[in-house]
Amino acid sequence: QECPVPARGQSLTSSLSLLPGDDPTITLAQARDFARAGKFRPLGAATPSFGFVSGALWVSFDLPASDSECKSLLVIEQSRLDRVDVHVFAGDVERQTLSLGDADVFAARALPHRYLNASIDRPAGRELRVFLRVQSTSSVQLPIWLHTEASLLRLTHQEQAGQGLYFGILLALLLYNFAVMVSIREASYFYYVVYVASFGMLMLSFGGYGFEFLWPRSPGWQNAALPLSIAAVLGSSVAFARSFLDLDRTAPRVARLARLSIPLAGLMGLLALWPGLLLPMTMALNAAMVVFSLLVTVGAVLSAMRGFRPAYYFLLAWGLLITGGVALPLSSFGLLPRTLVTEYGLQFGSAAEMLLLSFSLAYRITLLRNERIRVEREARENLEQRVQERTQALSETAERLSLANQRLAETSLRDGLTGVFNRRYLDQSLPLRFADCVRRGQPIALLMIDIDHFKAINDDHGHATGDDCLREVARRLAGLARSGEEFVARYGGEEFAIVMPGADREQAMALAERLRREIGDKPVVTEDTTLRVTISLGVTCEERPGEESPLHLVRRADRALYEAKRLGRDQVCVA
Ligand SMILES: Nc1nc2c(ncn2[C@@H]2O[C@H](COP(=O)(O)OP(=O)(O)OP(=O)(O)O)[C@@H](O)[C@H]2O)c(=O)[nH]1
Repeated sequence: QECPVPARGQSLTSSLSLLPGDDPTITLAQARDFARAGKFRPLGAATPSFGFVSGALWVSFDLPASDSECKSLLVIEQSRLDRVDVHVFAGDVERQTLSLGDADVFAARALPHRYLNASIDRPAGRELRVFLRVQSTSSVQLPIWLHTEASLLRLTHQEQAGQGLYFGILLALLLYNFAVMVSIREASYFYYVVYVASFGMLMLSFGGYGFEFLWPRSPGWQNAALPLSIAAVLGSSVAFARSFLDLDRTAPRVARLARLSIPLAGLMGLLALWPGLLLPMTMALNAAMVVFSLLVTVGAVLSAMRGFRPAYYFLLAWGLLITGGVALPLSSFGLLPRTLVTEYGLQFGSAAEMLLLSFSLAYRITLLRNERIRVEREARENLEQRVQERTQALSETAERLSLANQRLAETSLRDGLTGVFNRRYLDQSLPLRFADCVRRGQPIALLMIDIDHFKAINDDHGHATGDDCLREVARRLAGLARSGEEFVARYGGEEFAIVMPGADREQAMALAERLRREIGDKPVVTEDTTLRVTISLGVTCEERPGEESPLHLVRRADRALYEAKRLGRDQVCVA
């Protein structure tokens, strides 16, 4: 028969007393002596929380006498204590010795429940004294209650449904994102999937559901699962943050730390499996959780400050998780009201976080894809523009080049001193013009011009003045001989030639005479002096070209020029 309790059970918290210190060598007999000597101290009303305990705690409480013989279910509303030895005394007689804790297989519990529990026989009319010796590698809390089977199940059946929902959400997110991961093979998805899986494992192991439903026969795994899953959560969350937030680009220093912390987390997880290192490594992993959270937060803030949009969502999700994570501690310190949301803050926070991260992953992929499309388009446009620019530049260069060539060709055909055509041009052009005239049946005339007594000018006034004189004469010749296809060339020294395609003898004579006067009538003004210069001209014309060669033409004109010189210069002779 079960001893009656209130509908939601009866808390023993206020009647607990504790032997100060955690000396693991204290025996039951010694503990009882300490109790008789009044060394146990009452714990007060709040749920006793001891953090990590390296030795063993001794706790004691009294059970009042019951009216009739009955059984009470002693429940520690905790699932993660390694070993709790329970000694029940009636006076000096030890009536019952029990052992609870997840160092034993799950089936050893009186009631198959994730909370540690054992059944205590209570004789009628006798007060009982209970001593508990508590040892654990995880942090110790002792919310001790008396329950009946019904009250315990009533207390937790709603919670079970809530937890079922929670793990259902995690499983759905896990499977969905696993499928996406397989199809798009993006690193972020992989880390996310590992993160969700290890977070789920952490919650299963921490809440005792894993031990209750998944590995009831493996107390060893129940012990190892917690540090291992914490290590996996740490490693995968940092790896996820690094990949999702593109930390290598947005916050390179944080990325460097992140790269270091992943193997570090793994190492701590593995070391926890080493006999005797479970407790220190679990403590180290708990501390690492704070440090890693800070690291990820700093990375996310830096990434957001760099304008990386997915970082905002990440920060929001991360904030939800952290808020959820601190809600329970804050509410146990009375800083937040104790409600369903604060009680299960970590569950609410982490489910919201993972849901939001799952959306963010999709959003991020879209964002990155759009970015890639934009970059590709810009690159294409850029390329097209560059090709256009290059083509334009190329055609400009080609134009410049051909202009330069033209100028070069022209320069090579011009006389450097006077600027009129040179002898080479004359030698090339005269046969062509001659042939043109032959073809058209037109006459062609040639004038040979020589400055009179030029040597004397050089001798009297110097070569510079001679050059000035040559330039001036050439300028005047070119000024008059410019109709049609006429051109002036310097034949050599102080001698010039004028080719007149299409001109007959009269026209040639007329031009020759005009030129003679143009030079002889106007003095040539140089920098140093003013000179009177005259020229002699030999004119020849082929009325029906074809019968003679252009060379002949030159010779005849030369002869005429010679004749003009002979007859006294400053005159025109025709041949
Ligand atoms: N300053 C200068 N003198 C030149 C140039 N080319 C040739 N001469 C000079 O021109 C002179 C030609 O003299 P000559 O051939 O004796 O003929 P000239 O003195 O003009 O006498 P005639 O032709 O018989 O009237 C020479 O003294 C050459 O040195 C030139 O480019 N510049």
